[in-house]
Amino acid sequence: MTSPSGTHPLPSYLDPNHLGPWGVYLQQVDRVTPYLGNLARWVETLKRPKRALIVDVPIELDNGTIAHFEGYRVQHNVSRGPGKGGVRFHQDVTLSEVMALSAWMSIKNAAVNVPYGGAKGGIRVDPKTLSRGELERLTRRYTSEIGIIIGPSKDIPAPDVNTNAQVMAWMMDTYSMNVGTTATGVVTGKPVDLGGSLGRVEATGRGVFTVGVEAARLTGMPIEGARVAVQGFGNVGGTAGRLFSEAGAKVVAVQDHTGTIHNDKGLDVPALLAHVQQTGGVAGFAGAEPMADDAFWGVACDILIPAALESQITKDNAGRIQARMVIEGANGPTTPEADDILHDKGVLVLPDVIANAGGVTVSYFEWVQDFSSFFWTEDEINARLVRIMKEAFAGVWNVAQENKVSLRTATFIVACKRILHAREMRGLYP
Ligand SMILES: NC(=O)C1=CN([C@@H]2O[C@H](COP(=O)(O)OP(=O)(O)OC[C@H]3O[C@@H](n4cnc5c(N)ncnc54)[C@H](O)[C@@H]3O)[C@@H](O)[C@H]2O)C=CC1
Ligand SMILES: O=C(O)CCC(=O)C(=O)O
Repeated sequence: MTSPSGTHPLPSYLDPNHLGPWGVYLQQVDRVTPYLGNLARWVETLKRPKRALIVDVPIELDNGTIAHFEGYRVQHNVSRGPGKGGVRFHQDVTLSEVMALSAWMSIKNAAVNVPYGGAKGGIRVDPKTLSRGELERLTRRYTSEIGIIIGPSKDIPAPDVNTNAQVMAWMMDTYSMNVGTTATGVVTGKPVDLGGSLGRVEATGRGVFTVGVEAARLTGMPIEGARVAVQGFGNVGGTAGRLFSEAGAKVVAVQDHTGTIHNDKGLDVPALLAHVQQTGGVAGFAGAEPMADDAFWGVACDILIPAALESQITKDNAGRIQARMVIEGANGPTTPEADDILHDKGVLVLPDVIANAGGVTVSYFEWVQDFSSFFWTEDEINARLVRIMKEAFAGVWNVAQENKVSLRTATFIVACKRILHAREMRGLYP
């Protein structure tokens, strides 16, 4: 594989045939390029990260030994504003994964038109093996290490898998101590008492629910009585499942890292959320039957919500999916091959880059509130979130209809044009 000029071999991680999330992202960009008109001459900008930092994160464990973890912060694109995107603590985090997640943030932020570029971070660690003290030391050391590239107007982290408001509070405090002033705007998703925003915890799930209801309305699917299956029952999946069940849908199957459960009559979602809170996962929930993990993909349902990790819907299970609609709460849950299989089966896929944009939208509200030190009510926040999600989704829906393309390609058309137009207007020379 060579560079576009044909002279320099591309590093393997920039090769579109590279397996994994970054390769998936590059294939998605290739699919949109024919729709970019003159802006296509800038498309290579999207195919490489602006900046990627790898950091060593050493901490002292409670038993006195020193452990080293690898951490990352990648800024994919900053043409439209500072980098923005979450931080993931997971044992499978790699540079290539964080690159893809940062690129999807660029697309998502442009799709809902918040004034940010795209960034993402992570540490390769299983945080469930750490004590609270070890987790705090890890977070603080990581924040100090990436402190050279983050900041309220440079790059603003937020929660992602296995990180939460407490982790954001430690990040804000560490950054603030290092710069000598309290800088609440350096991260979002903070506790409400520390400059966090009402509604941020639920925002991603609420966005998933909002676009799901819009798509159901446009396709004539009643939510009342709809059968819903959810993979991942954390921040995103748990909230989306609860909102669908409150709207009269039946959540019939849930899978997380502890197992898969099923109840044909519909799960008691508040009781399940309480069980997850107490035990750390869905396994062992009294109001359901356990089922084999792989059987989850063939469950009879109308709506499937992947809300865990990347590359879950693949060519191996896409053919078995019975849902009429897939709403991507997770980032990158569907591979391009699976996308094509779902399309051929007539399954409507609401892609991550619009469906899960509710979180970063309320992160944007949090950042604005922190700068102005004036805080909005939860009703105001939810109303603005729903308005932005509905407007962005309607725009993407129209582009899909006009160009006869999938909603994913339509979202990429809208977003890539915004990013590359900004790039073109800014010019290249320092
Ligand atoms: N937190 C946020 O605001 C946003 C999160 N997302 C995406 O949503 C997805 C979930 O994130 P959160 O809910 O925040 O994380 P979380 O840490 O709150 O929950 C993750 C869930 O995934 C499950 N899970 C992990 N490994 C699994 C496996 N191998 N099989 C089945 N389930 C598994 C966990 O058990 C847990 O229920 C991720 O892809 C994340 O990038 C997207 C936009 C915003
Ligand atoms: O709230 C944010 O800034 C980013 C959330 C995130 O990581 C995501 O949307 O994937």
